[in-house]
Amino acid sequence: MTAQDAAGAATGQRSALSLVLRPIQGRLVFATILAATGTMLALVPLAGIAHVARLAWEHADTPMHPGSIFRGALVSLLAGVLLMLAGELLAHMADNRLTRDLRIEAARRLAQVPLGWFGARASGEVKQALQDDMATLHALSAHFCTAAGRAVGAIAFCALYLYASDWRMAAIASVPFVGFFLFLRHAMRASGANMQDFVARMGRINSAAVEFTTGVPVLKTFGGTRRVHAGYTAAVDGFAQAFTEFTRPLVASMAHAHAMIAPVTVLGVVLASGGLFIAWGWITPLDVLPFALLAPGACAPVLLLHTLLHDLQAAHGAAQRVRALLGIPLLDQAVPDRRQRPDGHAIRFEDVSFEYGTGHRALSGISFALEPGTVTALVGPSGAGKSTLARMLLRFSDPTGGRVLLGGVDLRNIDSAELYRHVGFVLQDVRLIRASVFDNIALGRPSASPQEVERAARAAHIHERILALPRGYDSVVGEDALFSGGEMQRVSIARAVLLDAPVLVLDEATASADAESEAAIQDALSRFARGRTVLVIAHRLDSVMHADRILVLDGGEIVEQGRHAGLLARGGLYARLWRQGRYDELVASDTGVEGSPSC
Ligand SMILES: Nc1ncnc2c1ncn2[C@@H]1O[C@H](COP(=O)(O)OP(=O)(O)OP(=O)(O)O)[C@@H](O)[C@H]1O
Repeated sequence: MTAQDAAGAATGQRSALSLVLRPIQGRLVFATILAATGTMLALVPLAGIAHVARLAWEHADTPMHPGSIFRGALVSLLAGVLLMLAGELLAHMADNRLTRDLRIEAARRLAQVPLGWFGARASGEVKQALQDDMATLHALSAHFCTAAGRAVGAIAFCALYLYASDWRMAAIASVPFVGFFLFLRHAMRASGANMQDFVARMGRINSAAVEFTTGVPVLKTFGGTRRVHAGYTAAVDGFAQAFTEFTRPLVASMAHAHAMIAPVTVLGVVLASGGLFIAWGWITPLDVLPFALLAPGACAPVLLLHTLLHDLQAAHGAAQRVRALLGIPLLDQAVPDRRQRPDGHAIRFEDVSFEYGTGHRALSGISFALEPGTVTALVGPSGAGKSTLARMLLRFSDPTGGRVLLGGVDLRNIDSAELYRHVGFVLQDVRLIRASVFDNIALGRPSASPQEVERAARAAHIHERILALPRGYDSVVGEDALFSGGEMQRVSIARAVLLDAPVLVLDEATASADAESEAAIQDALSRFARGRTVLVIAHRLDSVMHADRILVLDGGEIVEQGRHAGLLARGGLYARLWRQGRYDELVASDTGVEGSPSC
């Protein structure tokens, strides 16, 4: 990273943080001022003690009436504590509003992002931003400003009072603090030189850990455990080495820095210089008292400021991630006056093309219609664009060219709730939420009655399995409801059955099922698909050979379409895929298509 990049990144970080905090900025500034003023007032009694001591010394022979000084000190202390409390309260109220607003905004945003955004990467991002980063921002808005205010107030009070008392003593008492900053700067510079290597090695250890954990089953199967283990060990050793190089110059300088502002060091400097000044006749022993009382007390606030600045860096990162979450590009929402209700549920793709953000064109010139009550199958080699095409119907993303119509209306002009009332889906990567089995099935229709949910579960052949769970339908997924891949598929079929949408998108519906589960899934789907408009993706051609229409995709384009027999006779890509899959033999031995959803 060049210096310019670094400066740019720093500016970006700063603006992300100030943008996140902007709605409560005024209140935070006020809370900081309250905390700083409160701290200064709370320190007044210490100055009062020095003042009373001076009076007692200077007027030793006359009786003293320090009552008004004590009363003043007490009032000041109470006022200080009250101001600090008010600052804390204000900061916490502001924080409460900020985190509430951010969470609601994030939830609103997530409800509008394309479904295609929710991949494995995205769920990690959401968790990081909604939980960890929100906690960091809470710490910043609720605690950082008031803590910084208290620290600055204490340092300012000590500096002002001591410089006003005797600038020469104050200047000498400041020497350890100047030394602290010099050692700190040296430590930062020394570690900064090794920082890039440290970060790079840390990244390497993370990748090696992911490779190690995710690759273990595969590598065990193929006997490569030793190699991946060696890779992980090398990354760990590399990190340990970089850590040593990073911390060695840091540790010595930081130890010196902390020693400089240990209260005993500051007190020692105050007493030694005070003794010298007294010996030279510059000051009296009483003049040393405020320095002995206040100067060591400034050490803790200085250290606190240092720690707070460190925390601020973590908050910069958190603010950037939260801003990124709130800035995910949305699908166009149906503008209320353009919003239309579909007339029926015929589907038409008109010259649809689609490019992923990477610039990779996954679909081009796709035009076809799904007539109500028919089954259309999408087949083609891996990477042909089948999933991309099918998911376009669910608005995982919008086409970059052309349009998709439901009941004569562009999907972009249909409210998403209305769309999912018409189009149901059972996809390959089934996602169940950590809630009861009942809630998982009723996800799209929370008002469904227990009888309706049970009927859907029976239709999906999962009812008996649910009853066998410790708490039946109340069992919680991931706790006492641990489903196999095939069972999860059946729960998602029950979901779709309950929604009763007239159009159904099926993607690799039996991908994660064992043989017994697959039969149950096929049976459930074939009953459910009857009479509906179905768009099914299948890798196994024999499972869709009875479809009303088969679209053959290759390189993002429809290269052939028709019924099974016609496509075979044509001798093109479909016929080649059929031959390569030896489906003739499979069909002959009757292991293929019985009960297929598409038939
Ligand atoms: N999120 C993505 N970002 C970028 N490119 C993608 C993404 N998802 C898919 N692609 C690319 O788009 C093309 C079509 O992918 P798609 O998953 O639709 O094909 P498919 O026919 O369903 O493949 P398969 O049968 O292997 O599932 C492929 O080249 C793929 O690499």
